[in-house]
Amino acid sequence: MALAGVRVIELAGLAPAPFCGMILADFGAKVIRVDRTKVAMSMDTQARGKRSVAINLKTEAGRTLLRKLCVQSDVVLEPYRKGVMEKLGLGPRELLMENPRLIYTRLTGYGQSGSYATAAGHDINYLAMSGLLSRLGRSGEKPYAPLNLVADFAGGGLTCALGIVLALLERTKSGKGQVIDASMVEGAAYTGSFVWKSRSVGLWDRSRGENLLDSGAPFYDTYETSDGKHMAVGAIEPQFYKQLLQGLGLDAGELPPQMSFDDWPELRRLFTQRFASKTQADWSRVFDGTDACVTPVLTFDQVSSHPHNQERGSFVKDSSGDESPRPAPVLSRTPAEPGLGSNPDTGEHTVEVLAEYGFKSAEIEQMLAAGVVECNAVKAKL
Ligand SMILES: CCCCCCCCCCCC[C@H](C)C(=O)SCCNC(=O)CCNC(=O)[C@H](O)C(C)(C)COP(=O)(O)OP(=O)(O)OC[C@H]1O[C@@H](n2cnc3c(N)ncnc32)[C@H](O)[C@@H]1OP(=O)(O)O
Repeated sequence: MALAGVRVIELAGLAPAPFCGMILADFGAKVIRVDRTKVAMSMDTQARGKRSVAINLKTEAGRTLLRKLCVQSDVVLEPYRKGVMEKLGLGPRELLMENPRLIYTRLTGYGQSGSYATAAGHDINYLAMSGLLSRLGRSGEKPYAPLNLVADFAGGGLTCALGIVLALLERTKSGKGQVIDASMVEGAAYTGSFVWKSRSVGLWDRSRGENLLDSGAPFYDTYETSDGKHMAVGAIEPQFYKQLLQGLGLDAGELPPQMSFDDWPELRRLFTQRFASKTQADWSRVFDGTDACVTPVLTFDQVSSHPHNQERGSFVKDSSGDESPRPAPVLSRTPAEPGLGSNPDTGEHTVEVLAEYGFKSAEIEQMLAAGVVECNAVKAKL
């Protein structure tokens, strides 16, 4: 796999950093999640392919242990509020001094500088601060955050993984590590560069929810079908729009022009009426094999059995039978091989990992006895 041989220490976080760690693990890195001790269970649902070590970083011995792990690692990924790692004596200055090849990755909402740097926040706040949230939502309604996909995951975990891969690539030339300051506000804004930069061509001149791609245009929206399901319509280009009208059984000659903004409400009314006359399966049959850019809005239950997704194997099942998306993109020679075992319990691999990093049994026993580390012995023995 592409990242085989890369060792990553991921300090346990909420959602964006775990996703970043999972991407690295999917593509072959050895990712060790550092959990807290005395935690009943992990909330990390993005733990595929990772191992867990539980360390109490509030002890001197725990901090020394983490430093030793980082000396032998390529990447450390920390998701805490600015200043937390420095307070522990585990900031970039200390860790890069001990391992100058280390890629010290900091994934936060507001970045490591600026007056909000130490403030608490979540995806919706970061999205709001990126400017993008002001553009999301239907006409006449308040801004609407599309789950926590944009800041936490696209602008956060995914962008952060890109930063790590870039730094690893650069290290092959310089031999040096560096610090990555990944701000979810900036990552989200950067993801939204198209919106920013296409203002100059008038794509967003109208109010929220009244433009081409923000549910303003009737040919770029979703429609309810007679069985209460939905179809997605993305017929932007005239030649594709023509096929949409054909599929809906509408005569282009009797309709206003596609780009007549004033007529969009009337066109939407017509499309709504038509889509409501057949089931989702009926409409899929009508539009499959055409270039009308009309697809069913699949639910999680439908998605893996759709022929296209099935043919590509786009979804995988883990050992418990739970389905999830397979890693993307697909690399031809060194594709990702997602771990299909169960997610690690907190501290499940403490002993195994510490032994692998060169700690002697007696040292490990001592740390276990002193509560510096914990091992979830029940699962570890299975
Ligand atoms: C009803 C409740 C149900 C809960 C269900 C939960 C479901 C989760 C669903 C996912 C939701 C995802 C949401 C939408 C998101 O947007 S997640 C993104 C959140 N933001 C970020 O990650 C940005 C960066 N992080 C932060 O800003 C902050 O960490 C935070 C998220 C605001 C949380 O703040 P806070 O809890 O005060 O933690 P921090 O200031 O970071 O300090 C962490 C403290 O923990 C300690 N710590 C860490 N590891 C260890 C360890 N192994 N052993 C011992 N201690 C440890 C640190 O030392 C630090 O301690 P201290 O400095 O506070 O004393």
